Amino acid sequence: MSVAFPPARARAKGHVTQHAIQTMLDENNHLIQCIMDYQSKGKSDECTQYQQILHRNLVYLATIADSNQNMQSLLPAPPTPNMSMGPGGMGQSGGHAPNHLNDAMAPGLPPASVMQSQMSNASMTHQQSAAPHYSSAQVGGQYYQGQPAMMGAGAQGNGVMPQRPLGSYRSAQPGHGEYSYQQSSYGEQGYDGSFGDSPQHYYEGGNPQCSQQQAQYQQGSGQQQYSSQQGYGGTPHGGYGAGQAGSSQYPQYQRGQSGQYGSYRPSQGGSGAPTQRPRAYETTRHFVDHRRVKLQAGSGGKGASSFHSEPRKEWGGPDGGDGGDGGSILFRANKFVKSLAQLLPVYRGENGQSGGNKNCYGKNGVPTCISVPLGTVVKEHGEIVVDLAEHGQEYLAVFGGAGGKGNRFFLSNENRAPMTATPGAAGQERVLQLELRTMAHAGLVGFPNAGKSSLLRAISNARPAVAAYPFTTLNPHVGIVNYRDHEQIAVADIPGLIRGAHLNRGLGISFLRHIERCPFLLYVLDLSAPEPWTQLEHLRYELDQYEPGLSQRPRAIVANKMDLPEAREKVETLKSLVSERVIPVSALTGQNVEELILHLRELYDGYLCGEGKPSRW
Ligand SMILES: Nc1nc2c(ncn2[C@@H]2O[C@H](COP(=O)(O)OP(=O)(O)OP(=O)(O)O)[C@@H](O)[C@H]2O)c(=O)[nH]1
Ligand SMILES: [Mg+2]
Repeated sequence: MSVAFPPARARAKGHVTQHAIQTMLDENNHLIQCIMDYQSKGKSDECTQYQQILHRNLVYLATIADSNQNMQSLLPAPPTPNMSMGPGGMGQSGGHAPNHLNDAMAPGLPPASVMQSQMSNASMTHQQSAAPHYSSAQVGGQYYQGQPAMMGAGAQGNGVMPQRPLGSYRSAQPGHGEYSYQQSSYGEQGYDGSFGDSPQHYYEGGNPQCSQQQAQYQQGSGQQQYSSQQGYGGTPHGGYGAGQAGSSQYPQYQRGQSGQYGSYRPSQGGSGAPTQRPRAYETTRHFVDHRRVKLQAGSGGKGASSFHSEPRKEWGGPDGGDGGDGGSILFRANKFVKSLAQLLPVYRGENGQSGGNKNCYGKNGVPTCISVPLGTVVKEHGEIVVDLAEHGQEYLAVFGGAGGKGNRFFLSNENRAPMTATPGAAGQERVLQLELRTMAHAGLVGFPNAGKSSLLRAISNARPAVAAYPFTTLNPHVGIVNYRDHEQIAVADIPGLIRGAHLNRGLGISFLRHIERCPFLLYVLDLSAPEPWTQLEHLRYELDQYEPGLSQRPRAIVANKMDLPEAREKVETLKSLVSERVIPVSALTGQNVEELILHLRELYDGYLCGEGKPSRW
């Protein structure tokens, strides 16, 4: 089968053209056929990989459709009846393509229908094989649960993808191209747990599940209460999409590593289309902040049973050596590792070698060292076992089995010719949960669209995505505020919270673990919202639901969007209603940001003096 991809450059950020969309539609068709093909051959691994690629493409297409009011003009011309299905030449000859796939490619259908059909196909192919491929049926179920809803919305009406009622897609964010799944958006991050470098932030947009949630949230705009500048409009129990279980939404992406798509290579020459591998796929990485790993330490090698033998020495005695010890497995905190994405679900330690004759001892298994980011908490059965918060800190999780004894060991005065040799002991086995808790000094907490990311951009060198729609930020970002005396304060921007987040509305509160270690909080309020102080109440409530007392950490209230006239009217009311310090700023214009930076330093100095230090830092 021949699969052709556009050159990497053509898919880079920039203009969304008809050609780009058509190319992606073609590519999706190829992917669907590949998936069908591999399903029929029972190659589940390849299926999973292709499904992930397809899923990303679909999320991307949905996002473009969603953000372009003028979608019809972007869509490619309807295919003619004789249209070939793309450079791979699958078209009607695709023997494995099912009927619905052919429907999707049916001549005469507008391309929007093709997009939607692809989505339906993808949804189906995802669902077909989700359970066997992912680590638990529950995880698979959760992940795919929302898919048909999203796709269903796309299939309504006149065949155009659902429109987000907001402006153009991330237009205010030149650093993040429209191809949010591409290398530019997933690039390595500079967050350093020691806060040594200034431009530090986690990477953006890498979580397809969150993207799915976002799309799910944003579709069905009829019930939505968000608008571009209003922030949260206050419907607590409707329109936020089905809640997703925060704690287990990532494991299915453990394959998001470079080089995983090795088999996604054209196997035949095909129609002479370009055959290079899509680089964007190879370099994709996801932000993963929790993982479940099974560790099996190496077994000890068995002892040997042998007797010395040489000419003219008839009774040389036993000379069987001991087996080597099995390799242990340990975790080591490494400040250069940024997420748990590179962790495997299962680790097996190296076995010790067996002993040999002539008193040769077996070699010990080499210990396996797993590098994890700073701030990784290791848990077993929900209990915290260790908190790896310092660079180089190690935790020996499982011990390798002891090597067996050779028969030389059993030599005694009573038994001059022991035949006994023992096998090595089995290595220890454990299942551990790893959780990453971002380490920052201050946490930005606010409703979606409150301007948290804009604020982080204004006070630090971090460059999280900013856009006029809710849940732009899907992963935590950390930025560093530098002071003249070289002091550095780390500020974490976490995804927006909404009312009911503790019930998993919106993106849930799973991201709150990232501010658990923050000694102080900055509540960011959108003062252009009708009643910004209610946002504050809701935020406090959600924080306390996550961890009682969390909302009471040393804090300040950042009244954002002060450049808007409606905001200026409300700031005095806000000040009269709350006891905390209110800092009016405009992240957009930079107005009064200095006061915020100075107050941040005051909070930090107070923290250094020991005030309000969280229990776990
Ligand atoms: N007028 C005005 N607009 C702002 C200001 N700060 C942010 N915005 C706009 O508000 C919108 C949302 O900003 P973001 O920084 O993405 O908001 P966020 O809180 O990070 O949103 P999520 O990531 O979705 O939680 C964008 O369109 C910004 O341009 C401000 O001070 N004044
Ligand atoms: Mg944001």
